[in-house]
Amino acid sequence: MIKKVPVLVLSGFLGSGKTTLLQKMLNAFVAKGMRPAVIMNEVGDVNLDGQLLEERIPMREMLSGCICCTIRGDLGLEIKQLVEDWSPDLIMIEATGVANPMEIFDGVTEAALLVHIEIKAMITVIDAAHFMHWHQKGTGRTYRLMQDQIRCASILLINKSDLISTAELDEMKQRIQTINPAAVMHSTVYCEVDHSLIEGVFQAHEFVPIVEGQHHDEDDGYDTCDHPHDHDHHHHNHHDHSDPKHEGHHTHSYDHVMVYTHYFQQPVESKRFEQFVSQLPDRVYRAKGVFTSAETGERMLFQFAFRQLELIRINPQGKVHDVAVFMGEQFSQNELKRELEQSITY
Ligand SMILES: Nc1nc2c(ncn2[C@@H]2O[C@H](COP(=O)(O)OP(=O)(O)OP(=O)(O)O)[C@@H](O)[C@H]2O)c(=O)[nH]1
Repeated sequence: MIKKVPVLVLSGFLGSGKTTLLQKMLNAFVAKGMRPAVIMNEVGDVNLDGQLLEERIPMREMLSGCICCTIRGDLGLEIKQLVEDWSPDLIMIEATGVANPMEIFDGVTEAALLVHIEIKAMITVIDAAHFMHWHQKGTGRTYRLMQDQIRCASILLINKSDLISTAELDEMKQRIQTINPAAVMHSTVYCEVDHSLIEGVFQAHEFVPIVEGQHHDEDDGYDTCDHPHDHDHHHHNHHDHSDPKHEGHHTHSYDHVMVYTHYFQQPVESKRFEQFVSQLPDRVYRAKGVFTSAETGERMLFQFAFRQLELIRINPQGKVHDVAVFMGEQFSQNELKRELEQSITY
């Protein structure tokens, strides 16, 4: 019998901690003598997260689109290439933060027609503070997408639990359990997971999402684990690779999320940049980038996720531009560009 390569899918909203988890899991696999490979998908046209991975890990990037929709057809070929070139023991796919999880699942099952793979787990990472913010509002497409990402998971990490109170964490656990009672749930800080979780993944059967319940919140046409404005619910079966309902699907589950990419023309004063970031509108959920510090000449990687900024000194692998990517909902790209230029140019 031909051995299938196990695939783990990392899902979760923008900035929740997917790359943090990816790094930790890769280290754990390598320490066990395994050969993992990675597919990283970004909605923007730059992959900065790849800078955080060790060079020896085989990685293919899929940029400027989402594997759940616009570039879904390429996923099979990318996986096939990885398997042929590297014969990995497992493949980890980091989805974009705005990917519709059920569509990713479909994308991977389509890829299984080309290459022998099986999904072992869909791990959704939740930014506890960001989820609480939307949970308290109780509405919005971002909240619905977060719920869908929770609903379709086999393993749930309530990450960034350092940023919420114990009472909030308890409330969150209850809420999440009602959304997805079947998943295994862990609360984490910097995605620090028990090794049993990693081992358990390989003992698991092939993963098939169970999506029985639909969300009961007031709706704006966004359906459970499906794309906006499609009210045709479907139950998935991984053996049915040719569900006619899926033919020609071009879903845009992230079409409410905007991406603005800014190329820096000159070094940036870190302090002024920090101030600029602290004043970003609430609708900018996520920003990341690389710039050259005007003070020290060093290259800095910055990460901004739901109001928190992190700056890390880096030594880029290969040629990396000074660039920043901003993601969010309904913000003015022109205004952002103008403010960015005004606040960091001197
Ligand atoms: N305070 C806190 N910060 C965290 C935690 N986990 C991750 N972070 C930070 O959150 C930011 C985003 O983390 P990533 O792992 O890049 O998130 P991501 O889901 O890969 O982001 P995208 O791929 O852009 O959607 C980084 O600055 C992390 O260091 C945590 O448990 N607590």
